[in-house]
Amino acid sequence: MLAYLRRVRETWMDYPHQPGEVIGGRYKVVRLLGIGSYGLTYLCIDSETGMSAALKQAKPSKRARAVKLLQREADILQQMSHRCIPRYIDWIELAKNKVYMVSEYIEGSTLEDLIFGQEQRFTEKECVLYTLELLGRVRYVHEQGFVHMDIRIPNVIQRAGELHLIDFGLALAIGEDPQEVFPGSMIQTRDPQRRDAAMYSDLYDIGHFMLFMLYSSYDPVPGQESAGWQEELDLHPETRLFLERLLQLGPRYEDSAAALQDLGRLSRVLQDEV
Ligand SMILES: Nc1ncnc2c1ncn2[C@@H]1O[C@H](COP(=O)(O)OP(=O)(O)OP(=O)(O)O)[C@@H](O)[C@H]1O
Repeated sequence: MLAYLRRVRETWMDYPHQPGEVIGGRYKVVRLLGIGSYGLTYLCIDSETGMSAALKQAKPSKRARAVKLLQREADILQQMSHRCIPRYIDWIELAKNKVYMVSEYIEGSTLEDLIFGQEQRFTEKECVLYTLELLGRVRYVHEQGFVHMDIRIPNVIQRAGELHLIDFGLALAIGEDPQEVFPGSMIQTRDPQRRDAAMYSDLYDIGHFMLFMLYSSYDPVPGQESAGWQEELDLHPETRLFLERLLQLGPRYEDSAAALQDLGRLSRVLQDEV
């Protein structure tokens, strides 16, 4: 019963702001974009500039922990300056555990929308080109001394033909101990290949990003049992090798610069083929 009452109370506490509400005297809520484990994100209009903005609220029921995590995210985002990473805009503190981070809103379609919503099919060449673009963004993050730790198709948005990387909520400084930052349960459920705050963790995620794109044009043969990607996908041998290294099935890349170089070469090989 106590657990039930706690859940009911959390639902009240985390009741989202409604469209039309103005936060911090400036940001008018258009709609709720999503509710994550530690935050609620809204699309807002900045009444001073008329521009749209993404406003992330620390989840009230998660109290100081959510505030601390949002502060970390804001600190990291402030250190990024790249046209394909949301620009940090503002920090609003209305009460002790009532805080918000404002960042640039990236209007477009996530790769998840493109693959599963719009059912777009990507060729191997396109997949390699998209991954090359994404890896360029990720390399920038690594050069700033951070790993993103959450590269997934819902966190990559295509806007005006360019891929943008969002959601730095799990980002860490390279070499930082994730256990000191996040609750143990958040770390233990991750694949061991992506647990450390190291570039290979992001590269492992990019391997899965590539698989999602490659499977968009895979048609299963009726009646055939499902198998692993190595059997199901008909790939250029170099694409296969590259994926194996990302997914740590072959010698893993320790540094994203080396992966970027190999992927650049692979894309040229594929372009020359036809
Ligand atoms: N800067 C942004 N521009 C556009 N959309 C954004 C931006 N930031 C977040 N979103 C969208 O808002 C929604 C919620 O994002 P958020 O990162 O808060 O939580 P989540 O990814 O759903 O949860 P979690 O990170 O806990 O798994 C997502 O659909 C995401 O695409």
